[in-house]
Amino acid sequence: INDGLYDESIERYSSSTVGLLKLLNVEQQFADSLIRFAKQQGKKVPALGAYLSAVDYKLNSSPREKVEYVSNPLNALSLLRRTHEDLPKWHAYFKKAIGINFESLDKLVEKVPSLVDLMSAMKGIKRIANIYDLRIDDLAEGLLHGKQYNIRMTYRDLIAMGNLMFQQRDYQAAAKWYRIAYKRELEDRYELFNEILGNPSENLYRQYIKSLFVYESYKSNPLHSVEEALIAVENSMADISQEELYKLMSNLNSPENDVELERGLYQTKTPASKFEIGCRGLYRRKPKLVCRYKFNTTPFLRLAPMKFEEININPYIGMYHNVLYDSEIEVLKEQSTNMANGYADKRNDSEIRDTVARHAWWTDTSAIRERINRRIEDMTGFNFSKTEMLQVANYGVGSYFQPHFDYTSDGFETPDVSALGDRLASILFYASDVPQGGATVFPEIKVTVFPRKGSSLYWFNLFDDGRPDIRSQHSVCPVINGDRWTLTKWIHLLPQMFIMPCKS
Ligand SMILES: O=C(O)CCC(=O)C(=O)O
Ligand SMILES: [Fe+2]
Repeated sequence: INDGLYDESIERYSSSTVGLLKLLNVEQQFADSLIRFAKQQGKKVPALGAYLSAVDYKLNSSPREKVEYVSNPLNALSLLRRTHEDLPKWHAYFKKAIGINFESLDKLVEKVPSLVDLMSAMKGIKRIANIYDLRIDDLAEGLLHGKQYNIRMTYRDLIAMGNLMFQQRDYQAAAKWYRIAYKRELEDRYELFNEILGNPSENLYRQYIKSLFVYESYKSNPLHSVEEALIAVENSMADISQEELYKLMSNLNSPENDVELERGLYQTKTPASKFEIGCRGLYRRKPKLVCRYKFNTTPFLRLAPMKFEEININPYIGMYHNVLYDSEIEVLKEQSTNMANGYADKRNDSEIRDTVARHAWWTDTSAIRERINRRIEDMTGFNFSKTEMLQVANYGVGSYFQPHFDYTSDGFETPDVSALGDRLASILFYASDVPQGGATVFPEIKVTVFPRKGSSLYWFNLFDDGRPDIRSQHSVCPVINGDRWTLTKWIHLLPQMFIMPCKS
């Protein structure tokens, strides 16, 4: 498919924290340029203070603080929306107000995220809400899966979420976002912002009422299609006056009506899937699993035994602890700057494919990479040829990986697989802790593993005789809050021929 939407060369900031940090940098450079200009000229740049307060501009924030900032999906969404929607408007405003050509600002505006990128982030938020069963009014207040963050979604962010849900024909979700936005507006009014950025309230009332009516009419008469309901509502609202609209709104917002509305909007629940239950960490614990030191796979382990934890017995899944060091992780990140966007495998042409994460093959030979390869041999006792590579991945806003198999009958082929046979086993190193979400889940066998920096998960995709084992199906839960890094090595079948003879 090559229609631009999937173009690898188009920046998708939302698909990784690496990308989000680039975007934060664009915004900060924009602010820095304005501040520098004001200093040079020794004059006041009008509305500069307002701009800085709108962008969470933090002078001299450390690299760690920046990662923490973009690791939170609400911040990331806000950053994407601000730079996509607002930054070009601020740019136009400052250009006019300052009255000169300002080349460095022009360059930065070219780097703002695409609509597709912003939509990916919004879908990521929706995914987080659905998979973890979060309430939208909690999200809006920065309460994520039981953890309260010092973040509040802004009026414009809330409206943008409502608009996307409306566009996606999820009128229930749209009404929830609009309802919160409407309440938020009652608290704050930014006259200056409205002047520069446009006033989104005008549309909000109409959209909120439409979403509510479509949802209600569809709920009370499920035989109607949503399209029919929308057409009916649009017709009945076509020539409603501004005054009537305000009256409707204040009516809806009366305390007793609002309570009723809230109940109606939040009452329906779809049962959780196996995958969702796993992501929420609700599978039952497996009995009789042990931890031990492993010192017999290779002679080296006799000198330096490794901490090993059983995760599942049949099929066998194990986890090694403290097998990737912080210094190695630093090198790994440094050498993975050219990461490509990965897409969820929905091949419906008309739909925008979700980005899942960014990944790169770690091809540069370096002492560290070889050391990790040797460690994998020590851990597993398997044989590697030189051509096999390591894959690095970094996740973004609500990034996830749908349930899939690592063996090739799942519909892909890599050069390694043609040369070396199918992927017998997978070894996954967690190169970061993930404070919330981002578990690896095996839905068929009800196993959830939460990432732990420096640990490595190890499982088989095939039976001893090379047949695929469907119990190896696995997925990555959406990251709620965090900067998820992994390193994966696939162990191919053919080189193991003499190490793992078939049981007859
Ligand atoms: O990162 C994970 O938890 C699993 C990644 C994965 O399944 C894959 O890359 O094939
Ligand atoms: Fe996988």
